[in-house]
Amino acid sequence: MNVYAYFWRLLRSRPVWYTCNAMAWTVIYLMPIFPGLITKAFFDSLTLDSAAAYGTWALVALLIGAALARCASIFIGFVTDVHFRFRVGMLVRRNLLEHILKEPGARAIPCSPGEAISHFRDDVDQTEETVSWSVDAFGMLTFAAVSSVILIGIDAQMTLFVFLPLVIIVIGAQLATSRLQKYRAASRESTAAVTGAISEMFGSVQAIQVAGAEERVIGRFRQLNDARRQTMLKDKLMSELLNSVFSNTVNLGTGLILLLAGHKMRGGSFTIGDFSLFIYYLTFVTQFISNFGTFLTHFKQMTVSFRRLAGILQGSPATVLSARNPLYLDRRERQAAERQEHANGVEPRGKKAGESANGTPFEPLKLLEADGLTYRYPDTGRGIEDIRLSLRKGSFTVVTGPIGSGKTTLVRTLLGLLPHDAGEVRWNGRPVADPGNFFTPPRSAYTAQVPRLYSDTLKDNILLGHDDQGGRLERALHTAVLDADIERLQQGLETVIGPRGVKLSGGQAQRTAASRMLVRDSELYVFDDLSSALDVETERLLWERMFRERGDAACLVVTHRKAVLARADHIIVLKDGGIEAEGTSETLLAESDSFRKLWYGDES
Ligand SMILES: Nc1ncnc2c1ncn2[C@@H]1O[C@H](COP(=O)(O)OP(=O)(O)OP(=O)(O)O)[C@@H](O)[C@H]1O
Repeated sequence: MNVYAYFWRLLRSRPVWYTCNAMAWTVIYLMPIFPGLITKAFFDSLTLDSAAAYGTWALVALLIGAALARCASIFIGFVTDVHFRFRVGMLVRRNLLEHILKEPGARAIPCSPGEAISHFRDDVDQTEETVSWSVDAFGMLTFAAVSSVILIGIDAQMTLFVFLPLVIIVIGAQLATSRLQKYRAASRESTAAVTGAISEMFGSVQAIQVAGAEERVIGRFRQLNDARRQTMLKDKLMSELLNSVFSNTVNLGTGLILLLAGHKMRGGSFTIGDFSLFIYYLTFVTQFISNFGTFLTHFKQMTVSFRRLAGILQGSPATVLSARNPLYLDRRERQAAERQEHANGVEPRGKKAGESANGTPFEPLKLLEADGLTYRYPDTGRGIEDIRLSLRKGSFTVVTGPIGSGKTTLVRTLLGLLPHDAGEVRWNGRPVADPGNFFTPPRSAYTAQVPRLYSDTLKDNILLGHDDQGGRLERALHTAVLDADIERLQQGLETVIGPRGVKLSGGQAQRTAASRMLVRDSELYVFDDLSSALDVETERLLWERMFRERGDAACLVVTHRKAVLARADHIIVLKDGGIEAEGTSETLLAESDSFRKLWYGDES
């Protein structure tokens, strides 16, 4: 899809609002036609023997009436514009966010969070702005068409001088296009780099302090800002240069009209009324010309924004951005949609345990299998290759192996957080088509190696909107051995844990993430290196309680801790992305060198 198709699809995304908006602004732009004609008639009545003679007060009343009508129509125009433009902006943001949330975890965005924020903010704003200006362009063209018919009827040569600047502007804007696009792309890129650096600095304050790298970080930030200043300056300069060319061309046109009008009026072929009409319309034609130039500039800038937004889609078609989706701007719309979904037999997301989010029936786990599972990171070519595993209901399986052997990649690929390049995952013998959507509670719950916590209360971090029914939260806290820690916190579960949970220790953060997982009933629990920040006693308690509480759920655990390895029904030893050995701890101790190293390494 190219930028014209993108633009066209957005205009058609909300056709009623767009039509109302275009009509309102066409009326607004057409309105000055009438005061112009009234003024012309008035001056002609003074100088010629005209039938349409107005008194001064009648003229004033007519002009005030026209101004009030224009004010009222501008008010209506702003209402329709606000409704249309913000719907378009929201639609693009909504579609982009939906796409990101559907992408497998590790591929969600191809840039830093700061850059993504800049895409969501600046690039969508640019789209919104251009779409909104398109109604002005339409209204202004209508005004130009009507006024040129009137003016040509009076004097074709003079009309040419009024509209000549328009031709120059369109040509000028076209010629400046590629340069303007280049400058705009550079300024957007440098802004994104600065935003990205800010978010990285905020995210790693402690690491910067520990490394004593404040000076260097600030130096780098200064460099990025300097680069931004330069690119922004070029961008602004180019835009202003174009604007000044546009308005000075208009001044040139005005001068030409004055010269020509004087000459023609002396010859008697041009009346004072005609002159007043030309001058009156000229103001609006001037506005039209510079606004039209602004619209063209916005359109060129939107081309850059469109490319950047399409980049976030990582190969998915750009039509995703402009797909016509509901926005649910008020509660009634949302409720009506839910009623409709219900009538169609689709349960709202996460409503019932035992039913999947997409309405497919839930089936308790008997056997989970992976066959030939392969994923390689595109940039490093590292990952996992041809993994085969099976997890039975109630089993406890451990994945272990040296650093970088592919343990995390394996669990993430199995759960659909990374898109597998080859292989198949089967749940009770049936292939799982979309693991990313399939492996969610009540089927499976997952704790990542680095827990994602939010600046909210401990309780909300654990529940994440889930109901705390029947002491579920209390049980999860107990199993995760977090209950004693909470008693020591002054505000207990209501303690706000700071951005990314900075107010918690590493072990507390891990156990908070584990509680979040355990508060949801699941058939399969997946832990990635849960106990790396736990002391021996806490870890022992955690696994003991986990074994007691998990019921029939299967567990898949990434670890190299002996206490966990010793309890496993089955151990998979990974090396360089492949399975090097597997079995129980006894068989592996007897047969696998790598396993012995991991086992005794842990002891040493
Ligand atoms: N996002 C990524 N992009 C590119 N390569 C990656 C990425 N993440 C991991 N890798 C590479 O893939 C390989 C497997 O990484 P993975 O994180 O799965 O190992 P691991 O066994 O879990 O390591 P650890 O014990 O340190 O957690 C490593 O060689 C790593 O460098």
